[in-house]
Amino acid sequence: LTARGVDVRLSDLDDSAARTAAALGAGSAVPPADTVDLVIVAVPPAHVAATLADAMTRGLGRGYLDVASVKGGPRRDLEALGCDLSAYVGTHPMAGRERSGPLAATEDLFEGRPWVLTPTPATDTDVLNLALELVALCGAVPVVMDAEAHDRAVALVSHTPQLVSSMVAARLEHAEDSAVRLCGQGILDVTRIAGSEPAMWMDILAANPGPVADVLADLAADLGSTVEALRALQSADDAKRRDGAAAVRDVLVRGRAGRAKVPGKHGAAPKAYEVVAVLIGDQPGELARLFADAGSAGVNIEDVRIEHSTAQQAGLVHLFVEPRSAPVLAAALRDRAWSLRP
Ligand SMILES: NC(=O)C1=CN([C@@H]2O[C@H](COP(=O)(O)OP(=O)(O)OC[C@H]3O[C@@H](n4cnc5c(N)ncnc54)[C@H](O)[C@@H]3O)[C@@H](O)[C@H]2O)C=CC1
Ligand SMILES: O=C(O)C(=O)Cc1ccc(O)cc1
Repeated sequence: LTARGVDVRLSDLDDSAARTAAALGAGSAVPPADTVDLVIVAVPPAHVAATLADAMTRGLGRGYLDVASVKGGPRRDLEALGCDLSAYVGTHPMAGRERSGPLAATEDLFEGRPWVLTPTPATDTDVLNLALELVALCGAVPVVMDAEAHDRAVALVSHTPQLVSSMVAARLEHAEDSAVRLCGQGILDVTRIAGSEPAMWMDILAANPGPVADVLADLAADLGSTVEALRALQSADDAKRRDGAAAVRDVLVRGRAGRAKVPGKHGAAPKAYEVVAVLIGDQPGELARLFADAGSAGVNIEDVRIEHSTAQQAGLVHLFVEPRSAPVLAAALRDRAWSLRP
């Protein structure tokens, strides 16, 4: 926001957090002299309503919003506190990091990400417009939703996946080193968010327990039937083995269908790209050279993924390109002596 010329004033229960954010260029820790346009509350969900109510009582702003990961609870708490909801709009930027605190902040965090707004008929149009201006200034994409629908949606796409990632990663805690050494891209993908801060996620889960429990119960049913199906695969009875195989395949097929619904680049429908895999040395400038060679071949890299080898100083770079560009890119890279992998 400061980079876009907005005068930002920072305040935090922990003074050092506000000062650190100010030192990083996020704004000034000096309180504003006058009423501000918009008060943005970014505190743990359980403290959102009290913090907003306090700011409203002090008349700090023309409009008020919060960015909490859960929307129903804070709204109900505000109502219970008797606050005037016309100057408030609930919001939730769908972007985050595994780490929190000002040092984990990045200026482009919200770029291109959905930012949910949960106005009600009571919300002032001026306040909604201020919120929309904020979303635009952050380069995010506004999505208007009902608060309860939002909470069910994030239970499905964010909160339950966090728990499942943690549960898969928890299996590794006491695993033998010889097993852990075999970790590849699959487990890296599934457990990346398990590295998140437990305190932040406890705050979020405690604010959305019902919808998360509902999704987890469906998942538990799939888990239960898959365990049974795998046991059946060990049976001496042919029919049982067949049923077991059908049930395991069913979960894999349904998973593939669900995965195909995950939006692709820029939120567009997922697209089938072809992959050109290139082995590169772990040294400065290799990636830049590879991208430049793809550029000179006139090929647009749609997406990129790097698999780091645990055994050698090398990385396998997967370049995702339009199917018709794949042979062009492969030929151009071979010409320039890159080592391509099937
Ligand atoms: N980190 C993430 O990935 C995302 C977080 N959110 C939401 O943003 C909000 C903030 O989360 P983070 O920035 O990650 O947490 P954080 O822990 O980095 O920051 C929260 C800050 O709030 C301060 N604080 C706590 N109680 C306060 C109070 N009563 N008054 C004033 N300050 C208070 C803390 O000192 C801390 O500096 C939460 O509601 C979270 O659900 C939303 C989207 C993504
Ligand atoms: O879950 C995700 O998709 C993330 O990228 C991380 C995240 C965590 C908390 C939020 O409120 C929003 C996003």
